[in-house]
Amino acid sequence: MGDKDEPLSSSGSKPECKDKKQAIYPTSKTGTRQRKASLKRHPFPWFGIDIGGTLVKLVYFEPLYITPDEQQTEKESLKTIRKYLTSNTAYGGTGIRDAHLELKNINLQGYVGNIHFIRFPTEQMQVFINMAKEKQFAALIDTMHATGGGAYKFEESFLTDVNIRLNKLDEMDCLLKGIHFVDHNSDVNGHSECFSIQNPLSNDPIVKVPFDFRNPYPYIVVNIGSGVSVVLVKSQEDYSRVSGTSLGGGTFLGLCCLLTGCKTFEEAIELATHGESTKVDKLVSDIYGEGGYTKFGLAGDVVASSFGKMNIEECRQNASKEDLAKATLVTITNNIGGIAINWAVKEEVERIVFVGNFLRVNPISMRLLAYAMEYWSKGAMRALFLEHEGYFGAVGALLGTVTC
Ligand SMILES: Nc1ncnc2c1ncn2[C@@H]1O[C@H](COP(=O)(O)OP(=O)(O)OP(=O)(O)O)[C@@H](O)[C@H]1O
Ligand SMILES: CC(C)(CO)[C@@H](O)C(=O)NCCC(=O)O
Repeated sequence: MGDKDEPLSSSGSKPECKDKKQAIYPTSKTGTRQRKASLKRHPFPWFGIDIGGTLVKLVYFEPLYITPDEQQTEKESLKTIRKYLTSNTAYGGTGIRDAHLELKNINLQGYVGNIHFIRFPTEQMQVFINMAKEKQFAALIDTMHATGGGAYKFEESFLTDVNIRLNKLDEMDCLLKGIHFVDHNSDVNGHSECFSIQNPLSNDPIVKVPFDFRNPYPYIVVNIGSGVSVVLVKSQEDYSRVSGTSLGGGTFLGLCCLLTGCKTFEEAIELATHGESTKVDKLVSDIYGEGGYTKFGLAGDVVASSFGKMNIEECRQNASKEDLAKATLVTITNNIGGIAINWAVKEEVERIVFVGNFLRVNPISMRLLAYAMEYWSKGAMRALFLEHEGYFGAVGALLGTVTC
């Protein structure tokens, strides 16, 4: 810390902005980006924060080039924050920067920069507030744009402890704005944000098929966080939260902790990876015999009753932690898939986008959802996924910051 920061543009040259449509400011011969003198920007640092029921998501825009004037007036504390956030991938005991998700050379309000993606558990929120107070964030910004339930819950603490006002933004608004912004801008980084999964039940590593999401309407977005929200999106302005379920990512993790003694999401997923849910669930074939219930299209390998074998002592003895974790994952995922498909059928929508941190490091659920959408719609519907899984709300809040 306290290091001598180099000018933001190391070579003095302008980082290339590949998004020609958004390149607003011309570049002079000296490489200085010229902005309209009249333009007032929100003071750096630019953050967006999504304070969810389980995880806080923080996105940070790191400007790659600022004018010499801006460099001169830039406060030391701002440089320190930038350096701290961009040169580490772990913060304190629990903060993580998902470096693989970083978006480079993004044009935001005429500034070219990198967007960084950071998360930490919501139970650490008070630690974050204490740090913001200690580092005197309020000397840099007086307002922070925040979304998620925690924007309401922690509003008072932010104001009294940190002296920063939280500008509260609706979580569904932010989610949708974030999705479209990231989808549009990820092309700049040379990959497709949106993808479907080929042969979901294959044992080979997941094959992602890029999906062009530029004209996606209407679509359904299923946000699998602690709980689950189902949002029908008819156009950029016209959307509604049509359904939800409390059986979500928080339920999976909570039940896994109870049933297996695991302590983290990563551990729960690792256990599930090595388990067999059929030792825990009662299948249609356990009830009907191998043929299944053909009259209504229920094949023998369909789950008839999740955890339905666990009333039998012998089955309980035979079920390992891994089997219990897998059954929990399958139960929660299939229930969400069922709700999603019912809404897609009801609203005659073909595209169902699954997001939220439940899908982090969780190919099992992605495959199950992809297969379920295909199977139950007889190929008419498609499950879509987005690389930035749980960060869209925070990106939406960042956009609120820069456009206010
Ligand atoms: N490192 C992690 N720690 C805890 N949960 C994780 C982690 N990684 C993934 N998850 C999963 O992601 C879920 C939280 O997802 P997400 O961050 O999208 O929701 P949230 O914003 O906290 O919740 P909500 O939107 O319901 O308020 C957890 O319930 C868990 O299933
Ligand atoms: C309460 C929210 C919206 C908070 O993000 C989320 O956790 C959720 O959608 N829960 C499900 C609530 C329900 O519809 O039963």
